[in-house]
Amino acid sequence: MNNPLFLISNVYFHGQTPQRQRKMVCRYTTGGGNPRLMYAPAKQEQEWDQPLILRFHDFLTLSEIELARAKVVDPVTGKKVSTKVHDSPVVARVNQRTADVTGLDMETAEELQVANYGIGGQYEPHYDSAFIINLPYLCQMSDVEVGGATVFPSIGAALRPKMQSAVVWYNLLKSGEEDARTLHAGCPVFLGSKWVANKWIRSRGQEFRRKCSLSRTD
Ligand SMILES: O=C(O)CCC(=O)C(=O)O
Ligand SMILES: [Fe+2]
Repeated sequence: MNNPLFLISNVYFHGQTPQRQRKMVCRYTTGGGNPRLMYAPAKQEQEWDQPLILRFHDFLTLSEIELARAKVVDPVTGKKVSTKVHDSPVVARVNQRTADVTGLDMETAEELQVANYGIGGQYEPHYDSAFIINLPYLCQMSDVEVGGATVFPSIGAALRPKMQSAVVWYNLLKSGEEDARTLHAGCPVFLGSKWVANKWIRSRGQEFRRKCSLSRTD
């Protein structure tokens, strides 16, 4: 399972079958009437149904991406580093947009974290819920020519990097238990460079926004 070639051959090329793809829906959403989204609704695409995985298109503007990427280049060595970015108007805007499209509270969330993967760069299969965090947020900040998909080996989903889009899923069920279907990994980049910004949102603080239940599937 940890062998990247397994992920590539079994998941990357077979992520979404045409039958399954047909059932997925795209919509404009105002997040249930959020005033900030009334005139510019979010472009939401359903990538997977169970568990629900959503992609928001055009989530980041090109200038936001440029600024966030510039922040992770070490000014001394010129080398790219994975880093937390905070206290800037860009980050504040991205945080607000995250709150708007997810309907969740950002008070207890982790800071936005920007990462860059070069050729061969990958992330082994893992769960993010070890950190009691219930919603990883991947803002894709580049297109990758070949490779670099975020894959979910247990369910067979493969999400290809798409510039400016953000992908969202819950790691925890409404019961608070880990959702075993959300095991995920970043496939190796073969050609190009992959930039992502992650935001992990904690379940603490969402008590009135995502109510708990005993369901084993939600
Ligand atoms: O980059 C990816 O595709 C996955 C990254 C990830 O899962 C993480 O940083 O927790
Ligand atoms: Fe992760």
